Amino acid sequence: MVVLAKGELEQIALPAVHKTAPPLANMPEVDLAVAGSGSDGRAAAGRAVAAACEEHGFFKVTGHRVPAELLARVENAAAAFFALSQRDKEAAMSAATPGSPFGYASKRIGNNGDLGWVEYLLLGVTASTGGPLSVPEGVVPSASLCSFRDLLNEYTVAVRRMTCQVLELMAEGLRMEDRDAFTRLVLHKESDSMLRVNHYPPRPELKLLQQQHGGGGRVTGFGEHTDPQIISVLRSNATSGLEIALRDGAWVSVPPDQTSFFVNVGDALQVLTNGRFRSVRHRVMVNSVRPRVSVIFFGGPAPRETLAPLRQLVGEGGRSRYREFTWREYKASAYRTKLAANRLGHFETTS
Ligand SMILES: C=C1C[C@]23C[C@@]1(O)CC[C@H]2[C@@]12CC[C@H](O)[C@@](C)(C(=O)O1)[C@H]2[C@@H]3C(=O)O
Ligand SMILES: O=C(O)CCC(=O)C(=O)O
Ligand SMILES: [Fe+2]
Repeated sequence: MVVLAKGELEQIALPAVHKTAPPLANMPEVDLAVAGSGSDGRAAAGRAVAAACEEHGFFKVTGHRVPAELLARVENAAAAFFALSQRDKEAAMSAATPGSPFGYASKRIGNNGDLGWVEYLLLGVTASTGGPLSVPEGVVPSASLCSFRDLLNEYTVAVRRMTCQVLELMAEGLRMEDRDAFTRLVLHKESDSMLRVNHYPPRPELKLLQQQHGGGGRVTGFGEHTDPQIISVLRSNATSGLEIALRDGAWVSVPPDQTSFFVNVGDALQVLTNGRFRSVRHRVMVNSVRPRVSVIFFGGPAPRETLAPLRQLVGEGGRSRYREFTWREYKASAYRTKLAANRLGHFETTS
């Protein structure tokens, strides 16, 4: 249960003027089974991925071969974890390094005063500790939580593999000479990747508020933001809530699909593509009836990686829209900002 102190709900509830967002029309979709079926299928999938990243910075992935049974096990284990008492959840992750964003938390998102109707686990992912996840072994107190950790490891391995297929298609769609340019960053042994498990408990009283205020009374689960990393790959249960902002600033909802993944372009990929791919602004609204559980893999570069628009994508005589910076520098700057900030603003070059 997410428990709120007096006054906190007002900060999370959006003003009543916010209308329910209409569903995204013509959801861009890429079928990895077709992409893997030969060079024509691959080229077409690459073009579709690039078009979706340019228009929305967002698309759905089907045909991914991550077993449905693994997805169901992760969803059930996450639900079981969040059903634990507040004390057990906090104890389960209490050994996370103090001051680091990792561990269990509820309502507070980041360190800059953002609140949401959400509780979550945020875990570091690294290839250098042998396993894909760097959650310290001693953190989890019971046998069942140890198996949750193992399960998240298994999930991360499968999703990272699929993420790399998607990143290769992006490079293909951009007609890059170096098709591994993006994958290399995420597969680097020091890649700063993360896994986040979010739980948005339902708010049954919203139904009543909606009736009284005629469409108002929406509660923010996770406020609007862009993801700082290269790519985010999300899977949720069958509960709605995710919304993305279109180019014209209009918000649309993403119909849930528990059999598929959704891909977000992150800030770092917007930089690498010199703004050709769009880091998508998104948010999550709370459902009045059903809990939403989502699991997101954030693929990030190594801290010392230098990021700048790729020469091939700037073109001869073209202008680089972003100055060069390291991921460490960008992340430190991003983590000092509020959730809704335009984090790339500081790194833009002036024309
Ligand atoms: C308010 C914040 C939370 C966040 C760090 C930040 O200062 C700004 C970026 C936020 C975000 C969004 C995407 C991911 O969920 C996240 C883990 C990330 O890398 O950047 C969160 C950060 C967080 O929850 O700590
Ligand atoms: O929980 C979701 O569906 C999306 C959350 C999100 O955008 C994030 O954790 O960065
Ligand atoms: Fe996000």
